[in-house]
Amino acid sequence: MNWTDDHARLHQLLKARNLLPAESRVLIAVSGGQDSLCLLRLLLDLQPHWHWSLAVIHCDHQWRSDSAANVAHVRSLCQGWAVPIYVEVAPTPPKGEAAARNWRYQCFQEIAQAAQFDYVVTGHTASDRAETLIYNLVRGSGSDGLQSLGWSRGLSQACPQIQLVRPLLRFTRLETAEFCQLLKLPVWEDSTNQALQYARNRIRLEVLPYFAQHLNPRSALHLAQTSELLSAEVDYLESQATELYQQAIAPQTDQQLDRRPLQAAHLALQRRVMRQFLQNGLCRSVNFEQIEAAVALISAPNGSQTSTLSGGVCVRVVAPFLQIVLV
Ligand SMILES: Nc1ncnc2c1ncn2[C@@H]1O[C@H](COP(=O)(O)OP(=O)(O)OP(=O)(O)O)[C@@H](O)[C@H]1O
Repeated sequence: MNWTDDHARLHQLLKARNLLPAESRVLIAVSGGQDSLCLLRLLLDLQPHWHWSLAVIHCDHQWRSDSAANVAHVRSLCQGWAVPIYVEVAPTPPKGEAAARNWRYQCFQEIAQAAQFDYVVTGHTASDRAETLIYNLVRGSGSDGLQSLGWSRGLSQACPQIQLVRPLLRFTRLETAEFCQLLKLPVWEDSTNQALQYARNRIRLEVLPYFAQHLNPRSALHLAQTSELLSAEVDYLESQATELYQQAIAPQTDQQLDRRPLQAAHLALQRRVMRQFLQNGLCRSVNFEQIEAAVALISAPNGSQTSTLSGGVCVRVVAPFLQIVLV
């Protein structure tokens, strides 16, 4: 076997983070693309050290005319590498990326449950993390939208005991490509990956390469690290905000908030508490301007109010409270 630096890196990382404990049953999601193929080869090579039971799942969305050939390609690869494979075929092609993702994760869950896998792993890389960060930044999400793609989480609410793990988050797409080249792995080229009309593909094919070439060759890794740091910070801030919200919200109603505990709090917490207050009180998501307007009321004179929010209500100072009232 060809033991590379990448094998050593992943081995160390799995140990340090205890991502896939020895002897676990691990289901590897393989599209056939470079990232998941790299992941599959690495895990097969590390298997003798960890004694995992490994299997592959491949989902055929029936989107492209060559999707059956893609299935055959992954199937024959798995046969050659002596790893069991589950193939799921969509009864009707999912409409759009989000529907495809939902169906895919549903398949992961069904197979993992039925065949008693402890872990489902995907080939998401640092480049995916960087892309998600840029995508969410330009769409205007706050820091919460910037922290997606963590190392592991429960696969779904229905199946929290099965963990979804992303072991390749320290590898860039360039590195998985080099690994596949070095080991001559037969990567399946997905024709839709080249389609520039998809925003994510544009970031992948134009923005990140531009950053790497003109700003910093390690930019994808740095963006991914920022995303990881944000992830922990958002978790922490949100838990602090929830505590403060619980102190300030009136018992029995979610329409009235005591301003006093908020007045000494940091602006970062004030914003988060106010978002919780508005979202719970109005039962819908709120935007940056609405949160800012409500935050300004924390120290405003009695009787001040925001402009009318959708639903014909506003937030008004009825000292010492903030109240959601009909206009
Ligand atoms: N058709 C598929 N069958 C099995 N696994 C897949 C398939 N497509 C994607 N995956 C898994 O998901 C990982 C990420 O793939 P990709 O970046 O295309 O998906 P995404 O839609 O951007 O991410 P997400 O799955 O989080 O929504 C792949 O490395 C692979 O592990």
